[in-house]
Amino acid sequence: MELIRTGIKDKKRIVIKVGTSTLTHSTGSLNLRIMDKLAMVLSDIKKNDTEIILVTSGSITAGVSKLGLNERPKSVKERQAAASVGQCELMFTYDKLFSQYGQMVSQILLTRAITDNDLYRNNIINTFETLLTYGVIPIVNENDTVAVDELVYGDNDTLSAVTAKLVKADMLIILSDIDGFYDKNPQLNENAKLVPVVEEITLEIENSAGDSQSLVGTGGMSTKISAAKIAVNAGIDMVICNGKHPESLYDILEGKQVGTIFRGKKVKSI
Ligand SMILES: Nc1ncnc2c1ncn2[C@@H]1O[C@H](COP(=O)(O)OP(=O)(O)O)[C@@H](O)[C@H]1O
Ligand SMILES: N[C@@H](CCC(=O)OP(=O)(O)O)C(=O)O
Repeated sequence: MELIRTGIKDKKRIVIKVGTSTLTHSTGSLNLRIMDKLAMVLSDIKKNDTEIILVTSGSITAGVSKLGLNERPKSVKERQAAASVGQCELMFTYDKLFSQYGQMVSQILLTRAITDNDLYRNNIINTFETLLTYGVIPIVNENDTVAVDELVYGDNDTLSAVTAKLVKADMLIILSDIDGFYDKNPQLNENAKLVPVVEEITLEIENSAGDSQSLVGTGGMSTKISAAKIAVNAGIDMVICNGKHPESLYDILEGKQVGTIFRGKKVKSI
């Protein structure tokens, strides 16, 4: 993989985003089998001289399940309360699973207010760099408990692209409940075809990206295309693939065709 960060040749740096529909059963409980496999694969890739940052969704759904609520909260305060409980459950589970593979993790909760502010943004970048130097896998989510209105990203696809840009990642990989981007929503159109490579994000592509069909997904494909625009404009390749098979991350890093790749624009190094 060609490093695009300026300066001396560093390790490869990958941001991986995993959505709620991948991390949870239809019951809302965390899918421990997938999380364990993800922890193993990411820990193993990390040991092969690659820096990893994980952006995770799932806190709201995990909180709803743990609180025994019978539906996703409608009010902001109830959603924030569920996120607060669920984030704790999510990080406890990640910490336990990654520890099995000798991998330390940390938590970084972001809001748009933080990443839009120069001072806070630089502070966050320094924290990421320090954690990566320590050999930690930072685990990022939106700070749903406090992020409201204009402070909120609202979807982790966008947050993961902003994170990849902040840390000058070489690649952003989005793990979802679908094999990639299709020319139309495959869950609504049986003749939809997977698009393996996107060299340019056209209006036609944006119009083909529809909403989520799952009860827990937030952004659908439209937020993934928005994320792809942020990533490719920063010179970062972005891949969308199915999170059911975390081991496909090995194939992606070996340059094999998996899911859909959105090619990063060549960014002139300064
Ligand atoms: N053109 C498209 N190609 C693939 N999936 C699409 C498309 N348009 C809409 N979708 C929907 O987007 C969903 C993935 O987004 P989402 O449900 O938010 O998952 P996640 O929780 O991983 O973010 C797919 O399951 C599919 O139903
Ligand atoms: N911050 C929210 C994630 C919102 C979100 O983007 O979810 P998803 O569409 O499943 O990636 C949570 O942890 O539930």
